[in-house]
Amino acid sequence: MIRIESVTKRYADGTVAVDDLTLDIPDGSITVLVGPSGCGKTTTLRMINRMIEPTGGRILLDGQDIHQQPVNALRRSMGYVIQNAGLFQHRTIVDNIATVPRMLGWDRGRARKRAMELMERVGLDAGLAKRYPYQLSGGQQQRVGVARALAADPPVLLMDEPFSAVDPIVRKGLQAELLRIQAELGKTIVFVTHDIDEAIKLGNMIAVMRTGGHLAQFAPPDELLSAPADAFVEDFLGTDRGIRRLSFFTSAGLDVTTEPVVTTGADAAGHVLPELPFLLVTDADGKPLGWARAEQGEQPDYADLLPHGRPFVLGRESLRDALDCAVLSPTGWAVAVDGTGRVAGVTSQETIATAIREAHAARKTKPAEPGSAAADPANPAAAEDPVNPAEAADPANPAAAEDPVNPADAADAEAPADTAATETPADTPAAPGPDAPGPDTPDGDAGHPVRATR
Ligand SMILES: Nc1ncnc2c1ncn2[C@@H]1O[C@H](COP(=O)(O)OP(=O)(O)OP(=O)(O)O)[C@@H](O)[C@H]1O
Repeated sequence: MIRIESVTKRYADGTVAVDDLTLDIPDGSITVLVGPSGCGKTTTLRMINRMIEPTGGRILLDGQDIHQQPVNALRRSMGYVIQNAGLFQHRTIVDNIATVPRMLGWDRGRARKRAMELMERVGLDAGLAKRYPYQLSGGQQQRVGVARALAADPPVLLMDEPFSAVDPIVRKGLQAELLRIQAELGKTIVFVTHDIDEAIKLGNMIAVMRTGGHLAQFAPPDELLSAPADAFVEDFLGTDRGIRRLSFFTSAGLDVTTEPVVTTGADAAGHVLPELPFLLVTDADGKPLGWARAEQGEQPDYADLLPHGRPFVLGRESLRDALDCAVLSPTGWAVAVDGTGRVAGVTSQETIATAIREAHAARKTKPAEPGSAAADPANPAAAEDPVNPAEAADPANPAAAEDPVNPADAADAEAPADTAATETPADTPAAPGPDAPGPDTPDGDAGHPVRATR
Protein backbone atom coordinates (compact mmCIF):
# COMPACT_ATOMS: atom_id res chain seq x y z
CA MET A 1 0.00 0.00 0.00
CA ILE A 2 1.08 3.55 -0.68
CA ARG A 3 0.35 5.82 2.26
CA ILE A 4 0.46 9.55 1.75
CA GLU A 5 0.73 10.91 5.26
CA SER A 6 0.06 14.56 6.02
CA VAL A 7 1.97 15.55 2.91
CA THR A 8 2.46 19.17 1.97
CA LYS A 9 4.20 20.63 -1.04
CA ARG A 10 5.06 24.30 -1.01
CA TYR A 11 6.93 25.43 -4.12
CA ALA A 12 9.78 27.91 -3.99
CA ASP A 13 7.49 30.79 -4.91
CA GLY A 14 5.25 30.03 -1.95
CA THR A 15 2.52 28.22 -3.88
CA VAL A 16 1.02 25.52 -1.74
CA ALA A 17 0.16 22.84 -4.29
CA VAL A 18 -0.68 20.13 -1.75
CA ASP A 19 -1.70 20.85 1.79
CA ASP A 20 -1.61 18.25 4.54
CA LEU A 21 -2.86 15.47 2.29
CA THR A 22 -3.45 12.04 3.77
CA LEU A 23 -4.46 9.17 1.50
CA ASP A 24 -4.18 5.39 1.66
CA ILE A 25 -3.81 3.96 -1.83
CA PRO A 26 -4.77 0.29 -1.82
CA ASP A 27 -2.71 -2.39 -3.54
CA GLY A 28 -3.78 -4.04 -6.75
CA SER A 29 -6.43 -1.53 -7.70
CA ILE A 30 -6.86 1.74 -9.51
CA THR A 31 -6.93 4.91 -7.45
CA VAL A 32 -7.83 8.01 -9.39
CA LEU A 33 -6.85 11.53 -8.38
CA VAL A 34 -9.38 13.88 -9.90
CA GLY A 35 -10.12 17.55 -9.48
CA PRO A 36 -10.03 20.91 -11.21
CA SER A 37 -6.93 22.26 -12.90
CA GLY A 38 -4.23 23.28 -10.43
CA CYS A 39 -5.60 21.33 -7.47
CA GLY A 40 -2.30 19.45 -7.00
CA LYS A 41 -2.92 16.13 -8.76
CA THR A 42 0.33 16.02 -10.73
CA THR A 43 2.33 17.28 -7.78
CA THR A 44 0.89 14.50 -5.64
CA LEU A 45 1.61 11.86 -8.27
CA ARG A 46 5.19 13.02 -8.75
CA MET A 47 5.86 12.98 -5.05
CA ILE A 48 5.11 9.26 -5.09
CA ASN A 49 8.14 8.52 -7.31
CA ARG A 50 10.15 11.39 -5.86
CA MET A 51 10.25 13.45 -8.99
CA ILE A 52 9.07 16.08 -6.56
CA GLU A 53 9.94 16.05 -2.86
CA PRO A 54 7.34 17.03 -0.30
CA THR A 55 8.08 19.91 2.01
CA GLY A 56 6.13 18.25 4.80
CA GLY A 57 4.83 14.85 5.77
CA ARG A 58 5.95 11.55 4.31
CA ILE A 59 5.01 8.85 1.84
CA LEU A 60 5.21 5.20 2.77
CA LEU A 61 5.45 2.31 0.33
CA ASP A 62 4.58 -0.94 2.03
CA GLY A 63 5.26 0.69 5.37
CA GLN A 64 8.65 2.14 4.40
CA ASP A 65 9.32 5.83 4.04
CA ILE A 66 10.18 6.33 0.38
CA HIS A 67 12.58 9.08 1.38
CA GLN A 68 14.76 6.41 2.97
CA GLN A 69 14.87 4.38 -0.23
CA PRO A 70 17.32 4.78 -3.10
CA VAL A 71 15.49 6.87 -5.64
CA ASN A 72 16.57 4.69 -8.56
CA ALA A 73 15.24 1.50 -7.03
CA LEU A 74 12.06 3.30 -6.09
CA ARG A 75 11.47 4.50 -9.62
CA ARG A 76 12.28 1.10 -11.02
CA SER A 77 9.33 -0.21 -9.06
CA MET A 78 7.02 2.38 -10.55
CA GLY A 79 5.97 2.61 -14.17
CA TYR A 80 5.13 6.11 -15.31
CA VAL A 81 2.86 7.09 -18.16
CA ILE A 82 2.25 10.63 -19.28
CA GLN A 83 0.12 12.49 -21.75
CA ASN A 84 1.45 12.24 -25.30
CA ALA A 85 3.38 9.15 -24.26
CA GLY A 86 6.77 10.88 -24.24
CA LEU A 87 8.42 8.38 -26.53
CA PHE A 88 12.01 8.56 -27.75
CA GLN A 89 11.53 9.86 -31.24
CA HIS A 90 14.73 8.45 -32.68
CA ARG A 91 14.05 4.92 -31.46
CA THR A 92 11.86 2.28 -32.97
CA ILE A 93 8.76 1.19 -31.13
CA VAL A 94 10.30 -2.07 -30.02
CA ASP A 95 13.37 -0.26 -28.71
CA ASN A 96 11.25 2.30 -26.93
CA ILE A 97 9.48 -0.46 -25.09
CA ALA A 98 12.72 -2.29 -24.39
CA THR A 99 14.30 0.81 -22.82
CA VAL A 100 13.98 -0.14 -19.19
CA PRO A 101 14.90 -3.83 -19.54
CA ARG A 102 17.98 -2.73 -21.46
CA MET A 103 18.87 -0.34 -18.69
CA LEU A 104 18.45 -3.17 -16.26
CA GLY A 105 21.11 -5.06 -18.17
CA TRP A 106 19.03 -7.44 -20.25
CA ASP A 107 20.63 -8.44 -23.51
CA ARG A 108 19.09 -6.98 -26.64
CA GLY A 109 17.39 -10.19 -27.73
CA ARG A 110 15.67 -10.79 -24.42
CA ALA A 111 14.62 -7.15 -24.08
CA ARG A 112 13.14 -7.13 -27.57
CA LYS A 113 11.32 -10.38 -26.95
CA ARG A 114 9.77 -8.86 -23.84
CA ALA A 115 8.88 -5.75 -25.86
CA MET A 116 7.12 -7.84 -28.50
CA GLU A 117 5.12 -9.63 -25.81
CA LEU A 118 4.06 -6.30 -24.39
CA MET A 119 3.05 -4.97 -27.79
CA GLU A 120 0.64 -7.83 -28.02
CA ARG A 121 -0.60 -7.23 -24.50
CA VAL A 122 -1.48 -3.62 -25.17
CA GLY A 123 -3.13 -4.42 -28.49
CA LEU A 124 -0.42 -3.26 -30.87
CA ASP A 125 0.21 -5.10 -34.10
CA ALA A 126 3.66 -6.68 -34.23
CA GLY A 127 4.10 -5.09 -37.66
CA LEU A 128 4.52 -1.72 -35.95
CA ALA A 129 7.63 -2.80 -34.05
CA LYS A 130 10.15 -1.36 -36.50
CA ARG A 131 8.36 1.94 -36.94
CA TYR A 132 9.31 5.20 -35.27
CA PRO A 133 6.89 7.07 -32.99
CA TYR A 134 6.02 9.70 -35.61
CA GLN A 135 4.71 6.87 -37.80
CA LEU A 136 2.07 5.93 -35.23
CA SER A 137 -1.26 7.50 -34.34
CA GLY A 138 -1.66 9.26 -31.01
CA GLY A 139 -3.60 6.34 -29.59
CA GLN A 140 -0.98 3.85 -30.74
CA GLN A 141 1.77 5.97 -29.22
CA GLN A 142 -0.11 5.99 -25.96
CA ARG A 143 -0.27 2.20 -26.05
CA VAL A 144 3.49 2.13 -26.58
CA GLY A 145 3.82 4.37 -23.54
CA VAL A 146 1.83 1.87 -21.53
CA ALA A 147 3.86 -1.06 -22.83
CA ARG A 148 7.10 0.74 -21.98
CA ALA A 149 5.92 1.41 -18.46
CA LEU A 150 5.05 -2.26 -18.04
CA ALA A 151 8.32 -3.55 -19.48
CA ALA A 152 10.09 -4.15 -16.18
CA ASP A 153 6.90 -5.43 -14.60
CA PRO A 154 6.74 -2.78 -11.86
CA PRO A 155 4.15 -3.34 -9.13
CA VAL A 156 3.08 0.32 -9.27
CA LEU A 157 1.99 2.40 -12.25
CA LEU A 158 1.70 6.15 -12.09
CA MET A 159 -0.36 7.61 -14.89
CA ASP A 160 -0.69 11.33 -15.44
CA GLU A 161 -3.55 12.21 -17.77
CA PRO A 162 -2.38 9.48 -20.11
CA PHE A 163 -5.39 9.55 -22.39
CA SER A 164 -6.17 13.25 -22.45
CA ALA A 165 -4.60 14.01 -25.80
CA VAL A 166 -6.55 11.51 -27.89
CA ASP A 167 -10.05 11.75 -29.35
CA PRO A 168 -13.01 10.37 -27.36
CA ILE A 169 -13.32 7.12 -29.31
CA VAL A 170 -9.64 6.24 -29.06
CA ARG A 171 -9.76 7.27 -25.45
CA LYS A 172 -12.58 4.86 -24.76
CA GLY A 173 -10.57 2.09 -26.36
CA LEU A 174 -7.50 2.93 -24.27
CA GLN A 175 -9.58 2.96 -21.11
CA ALA A 176 -11.03 -0.43 -21.95
CA GLU A 177 -7.56 -1.73 -22.67
CA LEU A 178 -6.27 -0.46 -19.36
CA LEU A 179 -9.09 -2.14 -17.47
CA ARG A 180 -8.42 -5.35 -19.33
CA ILE A 181 -4.70 -5.24 -18.59
CA GLN A 182 -5.37 -4.36 -14.99
CA ALA A 183 -7.73 -7.33 -14.66
CA GLU A 184 -4.87 -9.53 -15.87
CA LEU A 185 -1.97 -7.93 -14.00
CA GLY A 186 -3.49 -6.43 -10.85
CA LYS A 187 -1.06 -3.51 -10.57
CA THR A 188 -1.35 -0.72 -8.05
CA ILE A 189 -2.27 2.16 -10.31
CA VAL A 190 -2.47 5.81 -9.41
CA PHE A 191 -4.19 7.64 -12.23
CA VAL A 192 -4.53 11.40 -12.61
CA THR A 193 -7.33 12.93 -14.62
CA HIS A 194 -9.46 16.04 -14.55
CA ASP A 195 -12.31 14.12 -16.17
CA ILE A 196 -14.80 12.81 -13.63
CA ASP A 197 -16.33 10.39 -16.13
CA GLU A 198 -12.93 8.83 -16.73
CA ALA A 199 -12.42 8.66 -12.96
CA ILE A 200 -15.73 6.87 -12.46
CA LYS A 201 -15.07 4.49 -15.29
CA LEU A 202 -11.58 3.52 -14.19
CA GLY A 203 -11.34 4.05 -10.46
CA ASN A 204 -11.77 1.48 -7.75
CA MET A 205 -11.22 4.41 -5.44
CA ILE A 206 -11.50 8.07 -6.35
CA ALA A 207 -9.83 10.94 -4.53
CA VAL A 208 -11.57 14.19 -5.40
CA MET A 209 -9.19 17.07 -4.76
CA ARG A 210 -9.96 20.74 -4.53
CA THR A 211 -7.75 23.75 -5.16
CA GLY A 212 -4.92 24.03 -2.66
CA GLY A 213 -4.30 20.30 -2.68
CA HIS A 214 -7.05 19.46 -0.23
CA LEU A 215 -8.86 16.17 -0.30
CA ALA A 216 -12.58 16.72 -0.74
CA GLN A 217 -13.62 13.05 -0.70
CA PHE A 218 -12.04 9.62 -1.04
CA ALA A 219 -14.50 6.89 -1.92
CA PRO A 220 -15.40 4.18 -4.42
CA PRO A 221 -17.22 5.64 -7.44
CA ASP A 222 -20.58 4.23 -6.49
CA GLU A 223 -20.41 5.85 -3.08
CA LEU A 224 -19.17 9.11 -4.57
CA LEU A 225 -22.18 9.25 -6.85
CA SER A 226 -24.68 8.29 -4.18
CA ALA A 227 -23.30 10.37 -1.32
CA PRO A 228 -21.08 13.28 -2.36
CA ALA A 229 -19.42 14.72 0.73
CA ASP A 230 -20.32 18.33 0.03
CA ALA A 231 -21.54 20.84 -2.52
CA PHE A 232 -18.12 21.03 -4.21
CA VAL A 233 -18.05 17.29 -4.91
CA GLU A 234 -21.70 17.31 -5.95
CA ASP A 235 -21.07 20.13 -8.36
CA PHE A 236 -17.94 18.43 -9.71
CA LEU A 237 -19.87 15.22 -10.31
CA GLY A 238 -22.44 16.99 -12.47
CA THR A 239 -26.19 16.84 -12.73
CA ASP A 240 -26.94 13.30 -13.86
CA ARG A 241 -25.16 11.38 -11.12
CA GLY A 242 -28.32 9.39 -10.29
CA ILE A 243 -28.44 7.98 -13.80
CA ARG A 244 -24.68 7.41 -13.88
CA ARG A 245 -24.87 5.49 -10.66
CA LEU A 246 -27.09 2.94 -12.39
CA SER A 247 -23.92 1.81 -14.15
CA PHE A 248 -23.00 0.11 -10.90
CA PHE A 249 -26.16 -1.97 -10.73
CA THR A 250 -26.01 -5.24 -12.62
CA SER A 251 -28.83 -6.37 -14.90
CA ALA A 252 -28.38 -9.93 -13.63
CA GLY A 253 -31.63 -10.86 -11.97
CA LEU A 254 -33.68 -8.39 -13.99
CA ASP A 255 -37.07 -9.90 -14.89
CA VAL A 256 -37.31 -10.58 -18.60
CA THR A 257 -40.04 -12.45 -20.42
CA THR A 258 -39.93 -14.50 -23.60
CA GLU A 259 -43.68 -14.53 -23.96
CA PRO A 260 -43.90 -11.81 -26.64
CA VAL A 261 -40.93 -13.29 -28.54
CA VAL A 262 -41.61 -15.30 -31.73
CA THR A 263 -39.51 -16.75 -34.50
CA THR A 264 -40.20 -15.12 -37.84
CA GLY A 265 -43.10 -16.79 -39.67
CA ALA A 266 -44.25 -18.68 -36.60
CA ASP A 267 -47.81 -18.82 -35.32
CA ALA A 268 -48.09 -15.91 -32.86
CA ALA A 269 -51.25 -17.14 -31.19
CA GLY A 270 -51.09 -16.68 -27.45
CA HIS A 271 -47.91 -14.59 -27.53
CA VAL A 272 -49.35 -11.09 -27.41
CA LEU A 273 -49.28 -9.49 -23.96
CA PRO A 274 -52.22 -7.27 -23.03
CA GLU A 275 -49.86 -4.43 -22.12
CA LEU A 276 -47.66 -4.71 -25.24
CA PRO A 277 -49.19 -4.54 -28.74
CA PHE A 278 -45.93 -5.76 -30.28
CA LEU A 279 -44.03 -8.98 -30.70
CA LEU A 280 -40.28 -9.25 -30.84
CA VAL A 281 -39.41 -11.25 -33.93
CA THR A 282 -36.23 -13.33 -34.08
CA ASP A 283 -34.54 -15.29 -36.83
CA ALA A 284 -34.33 -19.06 -36.66
CA ASP A 285 -31.14 -18.72 -34.60
CA GLY A 286 -32.86 -16.64 -31.93
CA LYS A 287 -31.22 -13.33 -32.95
CA PRO A 288 -33.51 -10.29 -32.88
CA LEU A 289 -34.91 -9.00 -36.18
CA GLY A 290 -37.33 -6.29 -35.02
CA TRP A 291 -40.68 -5.50 -33.47
CA ALA A 292 -43.92 -6.46 -35.27
CA ARG A 293 -47.23 -4.78 -34.49
CA ALA A 294 -49.58 -7.38 -33.16
CA GLU A 295 -53.14 -7.67 -31.98
CA GLN A 296 -54.50 -10.46 -29.90
CA GLY A 297 -55.67 -13.27 -32.20
CA GLU A 298 -54.07 -11.84 -35.35
CA GLN A 299 -50.92 -12.85 -37.14
CA PRO A 300 -48.29 -10.08 -37.29
CA ASP A 301 -46.87 -8.77 -40.56
CA TYR A 302 -43.40 -10.28 -40.45
CA ALA A 303 -42.38 -8.20 -43.45
CA ASP A 304 -43.00 -4.90 -41.68
CA LEU A 305 -40.77 -4.67 -38.61
CA LEU A 306 -39.77 -1.76 -36.43
CA PRO A 307 -36.09 -1.64 -35.44
CA HIS A 308 -35.36 -3.45 -32.21
CA GLY A 309 -32.71 -0.95 -31.19
CA ARG A 310 -29.54 -1.84 -29.33
CA PRO A 311 -30.11 -4.85 -27.11
CA PHE A 312 -28.35 -5.16 -23.75
CA VAL A 313 -26.48 -8.24 -22.59
CA LEU A 314 -28.35 -9.63 -19.64
CA GLY A 315 -26.13 -9.96 -16.59
CA ARG A 316 -23.11 -8.38 -18.28
CA GLU A 317 -24.44 -4.90 -18.79
CA SER A 318 -25.92 -2.61 -16.18
CA LEU A 319 -29.39 -1.39 -15.31
CA ARG A 320 -28.31 1.87 -16.90
CA ASP A 321 -27.76 0.04 -20.19
CA ALA A 322 -31.10 -1.74 -19.84
CA LEU A 323 -32.90 1.51 -19.14
CA ASP A 324 -31.19 3.21 -22.06
CA CYS A 325 -32.29 0.41 -24.38
CA ALA A 326 -35.87 0.65 -23.14
CA VAL A 327 -36.00 4.43 -23.48
CA LEU A 328 -34.67 4.23 -27.05
CA SER A 329 -36.87 1.31 -28.07
CA PRO A 330 -39.85 2.15 -30.30
CA THR A 331 -42.00 0.01 -28.02
CA GLY A 332 -40.60 1.22 -24.70
CA TRP A 333 -39.41 -2.32 -24.02
CA ALA A 334 -35.77 -3.32 -23.98
CA VAL A 335 -34.42 -6.42 -25.68
CA ALA A 336 -32.13 -8.59 -23.56
CA VAL A 337 -29.68 -10.94 -25.26
CA ASP A 338 -27.23 -13.51 -24.02
CA GLY A 339 -23.49 -13.42 -24.66
CA THR A 340 -24.00 -14.89 -28.12
CA GLY A 341 -26.55 -12.29 -29.17
CA ARG A 342 -29.59 -14.56 -28.89
CA VAL A 343 -32.70 -13.10 -27.33
CA ALA A 344 -32.99 -13.85 -23.63
CA GLY A 345 -36.27 -11.96 -23.29
CA VAL A 346 -37.75 -8.48 -23.26
CA THR A 347 -38.46 -6.16 -20.37
CA SER A 348 -40.46 -3.01 -19.77
CA GLN A 349 -39.41 0.34 -18.34
CA GLU A 350 -41.63 -0.37 -15.34
CA THR A 351 -39.83 -3.63 -14.64
CA ILE A 352 -36.46 -1.90 -14.92
CA ALA A 353 -37.69 0.85 -12.58
CA THR A 354 -38.64 -1.80 -10.04
CA ALA A 355 -35.21 -3.39 -10.34
CA ILE A 356 -33.59 0.02 -9.81
CA ARG A 357 -35.61 0.60 -6.63
CA GLU A 358 -34.67 -2.83 -5.37
CA ALA A 359 -30.99 -2.26 -6.17
CA HIS A 360 -31.04 1.04 -4.27
CA ALA A 361 -32.70 -0.63 -1.31
CA ALA A 362 -30.15 -3.46 -1.35
CA ARG A 363 -27.25 -0.96 -1.40
CA LYS A 364 -28.69 0.83 1.59
CA THR A 365 -28.68 -2.32 3.64
CA LYS A 366 -25.35 -3.60 2.30
CA PRO A 367 -22.92 -0.89 1.24
CA ALA A 368 -20.42 -1.69 -1.49
CA GLU A 369 -16.98 -2.71 -0.30
CA PRO A 370 -14.54 0.11 -0.78
CA GLY A 371 -12.39 -0.53 -3.78
CA SER A 372 -14.59 -3.30 -5.03
CA ALA A 373 -16.06 -1.60 -8.04
CA ALA A 374 -13.73 -2.26 -10.93
CA ALA A 375 -12.36 -5.44 -9.49
CA ASP A 376 -15.77 -6.96 -9.18
CA PRO A 377 -16.59 -9.05 -12.24
CA ALA A 378 -20.24 -8.68 -11.39
CA ASN A 379 -19.91 -4.94 -11.56
CA PRO A 380 -21.14 -4.00 -14.97
CA ALA A 381 -19.70 -0.57 -14.65
CA ALA A 382 -16.27 -2.11 -14.76
CA ALA A 383 -17.05 -4.28 -17.74
CA GLU A 384 -15.84 -2.20 -20.42
CA ASP A 385 -5.13 -0.05 -20.25
CA PRO A 386 0.48 1.57 -18.61
CA VAL A 387 4.44 1.80 -17.53
CA ASN A 388 7.76 3.61 -16.35
CA PRO A 389 10.67 4.95 -18.24
CA ALA A 390 11.81 6.78 -15.18
CA GLU A 391 15.13 5.05 -15.14
CA ALA A 392 16.26 6.58 -18.33
CA ALA A 393 16.87 9.74 -16.46
CA ASP A 394 18.42 7.95 -13.61
CA PRO A 395 21.78 9.54 -13.11
CA ALA A 396 22.86 6.59 -11.04
CA ASN A 397 22.25 4.23 -13.85
CA PRO A 398 25.07 4.22 -16.35
CA ALA A 399 22.89 2.69 -18.97
CA ALA A 400 20.66 5.67 -18.72
CA ALA A 401 23.34 8.04 -19.81
CA GLU A 402 22.79 7.30 -23.44
CA ASP A 403 19.04 7.62 -23.26
CA PRO A 404 17.16 10.63 -24.31
CA VAL A 405 14.43 11.63 -21.95
CA ASN A 406 11.36 13.58 -21.67
CA PRO A 407 12.77 17.06 -21.64
CA ALA A 408 9.96 18.44 -19.67
CA ASP A 409 10.75 16.18 -16.83
CA ALA A 410 14.45 16.23 -17.21
CA ALA A 411 14.72 19.92 -17.51
CA ASP A 412 12.68 20.97 -14.59
CA ALA A 413 11.99 18.83 -11.66
CA GLU A 414 8.99 20.80 -10.70
CA ALA A 415 7.76 21.96 -14.03
CA PRO A 416 4.57 20.67 -15.53
CA ALA A 417 5.51 17.28 -16.75
CA ASP A 418 3.45 16.45 -19.63
CA THR A 419 5.24 18.42 -22.21
CA ALA A 420 5.94 16.01 -24.99
CA ALA A 421 9.25 14.30 -25.08
CA THR A 422 11.69 15.48 -27.63
CA GLU A 423 15.13 14.51 -28.63
CA THR A 424 16.60 16.53 -25.87
CA PRO A 425 19.19 14.53 -24.08
CA ALA A 426 17.37 13.39 -21.16
CA ASP A 427 19.40 11.85 -18.61
CA THR A 428 20.88 15.01 -17.66
CA PRO A 429 19.90 15.21 -14.08
CA ALA A 430 17.67 18.13 -13.59
CA ALA A 431 19.05 21.00 -11.73
CA PRO A 432 17.40 20.80 -8.38
CA GLY A 433 15.01 23.60 -7.82
CA PRO A 434 15.63 25.83 -4.90
CA ASP A 435 13.02 24.09 -2.92
CA ALA A 436 13.67 20.73 -4.34
CA PRO A 437 17.02 19.49 -3.37
CA GLY A 438 18.41 16.33 -4.82
CA PRO A 439 15.71 13.87 -5.58
CA ASP A 440 13.37 16.21 -7.27
CA THR A 441 15.35 15.35 -10.30
CA PRO A 442 12.72 14.25 -12.71
CA ASP A 443 13.34 11.27 -14.76
CA GLY A 444 11.32 12.37 -17.64
CA ASP A 445 9.37 9.84 -19.44
CA ALA A 446 12.46 7.87 -19.64
CA GLY A 447 11.67 5.17 -17.29
CA HIS A 448 8.04 5.49 -17.27
CA PRO A 449 4.68 5.38 -18.23
CA VAL A 450 0.12 3.27 -17.56
CA ARG A 451 -6.33 0.80 -16.31
CA ALA A 452 -9.73 -1.47 -17.54
CA THR A 453 -13.45 -0.20 -18.15
CA ARG A 454 -16.78 0.62 -17.02
N1 LIG B 1 7.32 24.31 -10.18
C1 LIG B 1 6.29 24.99 -9.66
N2 LIG B 1 6.50 26.16 -9.03
C2 LIG B 1 5.46 26.85 -8.50
N3 LIG B 1 4.17 26.45 -8.54
C3 LIG B 1 3.92 25.30 -9.16
C4 LIG B 1 4.95 24.51 -9.75
N4 LIG B 1 4.37 23.40 -10.31
C5 LIG B 1 3.06 23.52 -10.07
N5 LIG B 1 2.78 24.63 -9.38
C6 LIG B 1 1.47 25.10 -8.90
O1 LIG B 1 0.99 24.14 -7.98
C7 LIG B 1 -0.41 23.99 -8.12
C8 LIG B 1 -0.73 22.54 -8.40
O2 LIG B 1 -0.18 22.18 -9.66
P1 LIG B 1 -0.36 20.71 -10.27
O3 LIG B 1 0.34 20.67 -11.58
O4 LIG B 1 0.00 19.74 -9.25
O5 LIG B 1 -1.96 20.70 -10.44
P2 LIG B 1 -2.88 19.71 -11.28
O6 LIG B 1 -4.04 19.46 -10.43
O7 LIG B 1 -2.11 18.56 -11.74
O8 LIG B 1 -3.32 20.64 -12.50
P3 LIG B 1 -3.71 20.26 -14.02
O9 LIG B 1 -4.95 19.44 -13.96
O10 LIG B 1 -3.94 21.59 -14.66
O11 LIG B 1 -2.53 19.52 -14.62
C9 LIG B 1 -0.84 24.93 -9.23
O12 LIG B 1 -1.27 26.14 -8.63
C10 LIG B 1 0.44 25.16 -10.00
O13 LIG B 1 0.43 26.44 -10.61
